[in-house]
Amino acid sequence: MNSLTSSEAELPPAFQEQMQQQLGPEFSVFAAALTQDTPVSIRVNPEKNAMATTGLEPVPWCAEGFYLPERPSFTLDPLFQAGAYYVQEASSMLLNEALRQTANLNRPLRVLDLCGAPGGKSTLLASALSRDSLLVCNEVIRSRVSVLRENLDKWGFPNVVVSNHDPEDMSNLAGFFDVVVVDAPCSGEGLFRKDPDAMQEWSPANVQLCSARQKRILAAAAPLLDEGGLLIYSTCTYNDAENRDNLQFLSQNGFRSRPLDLPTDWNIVEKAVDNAVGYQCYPHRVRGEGFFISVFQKTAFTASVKLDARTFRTIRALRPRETASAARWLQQPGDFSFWEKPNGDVMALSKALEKQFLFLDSALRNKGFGLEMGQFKGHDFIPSHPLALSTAINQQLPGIALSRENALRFFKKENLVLDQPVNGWLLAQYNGLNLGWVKGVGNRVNNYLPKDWRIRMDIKEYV
Ligand SMILES: C[S@@+](CC[C@H](N)C(=O)[O-])C[C@H]1O[C@@H](n2cnc3c(N)ncnc32)[C@H](O)[C@@H]1O
Repeated sequence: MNSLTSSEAELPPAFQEQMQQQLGPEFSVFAAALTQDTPVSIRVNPEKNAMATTGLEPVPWCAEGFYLPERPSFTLDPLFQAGAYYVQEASSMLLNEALRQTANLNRPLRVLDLCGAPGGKSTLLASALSRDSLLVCNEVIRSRVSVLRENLDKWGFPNVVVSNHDPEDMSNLAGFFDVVVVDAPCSGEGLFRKDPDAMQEWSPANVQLCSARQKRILAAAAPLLDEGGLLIYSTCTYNDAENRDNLQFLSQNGFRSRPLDLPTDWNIVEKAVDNAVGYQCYPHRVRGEGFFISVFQKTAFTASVKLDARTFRTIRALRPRETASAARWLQQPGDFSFWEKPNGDVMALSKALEKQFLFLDSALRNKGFGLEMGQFKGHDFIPSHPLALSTAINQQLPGIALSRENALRFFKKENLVLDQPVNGWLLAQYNGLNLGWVKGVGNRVNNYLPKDWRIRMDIKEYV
């Protein structure tokens, strides 16, 4: 056995032993990599196209992924606040390549991200799918749903449903999905460098708990897929009790493994068990953290789902005058139908997906769907923050270009004072990107950023 360096000595002994067995002579290089800084990477939003990437090193397996030379303050970047990019660990962007190689991304797909918060995989999926696809993003822990919702609002893809269910409570959706992504809660061994808390929580007993929990989630996910549908299982761990055991579990329960063809110079390790194969990123082999991914195709018979719901449970269609008034806020209003919730929120639903939304409305209890547009108040329409960030917004609406200082003041929820008087609803913009709404009243503009979106940190220097 190798002698331990001081960095290795901090790793839990049982973990060291397990990794020595798994990696053999590579173990010391692996342990040394854990003492290095974590690479910083982002994935740009192709629909917002506002982030300059010239000169940045690309992430090999994701066309939209880039490494940054150092970690900036993302909170103080108006482009980050407006959804121009998502800060995502590079290895986990391998989902992009897995999808590209196994799914037909040119046709409309129904996709479920079952363990969704905070939204890294969900936003990746939103970019990879065709515009007429439907993305259901679920998170079981209620307190984590708002961050998922916020990240999806920033990303701006309109055909999203956010739900809050235990996977075992979703059996009404049996056979509905073409793709289910299970980015499972795991022992987090791959995050020891990035998140030292993950190391404190690690124990062999916790690994067993995680493995069993993952099996339960996979067992609940399996029936939700249509026959031939894809189940993508990923973790940020190296543990065989989780990764390998669950590959075996899926291949013995109505799924066939879909191998990927990954260039050898990506240095990603193929791991096979029985007839199934998964792919492991190690931090000493790739510029990224520990991540494991595997794609399966459902072979078991599945009865086809009937989309026979005819009416929404609580929302009502807008009247023609209201529809005309709501429609002017969207670039292609003809693609949407317009609805009002009992609380007065107006929403737009893609007409192409109306049957699916009807079905989801009847099948899921805790969900929010469609593009939230705002509310009628007397003769005015108060547009919503998600509308400002949506890729479906009317691009001819008036806007006001803000300096970086004013953009940050906007995100501090200050009212802005301008040289020129302005009136009415305006999109606050930075580098051509919408940040949110302001309303001009003479030389002052009232700031309509929702309170919850406000930057809380003190800003010492605005410029
Ligand atoms: C690895 S994280 C997901 C990360 C996310 N996919 C992303 O890319 O940003 C796993 C998620 O599973 C959720 N989770 C925990 N227990 C769960 C369970 N029993 N069933 C489903 N999800 C669970 C956690 O709350 C967490 O949000």
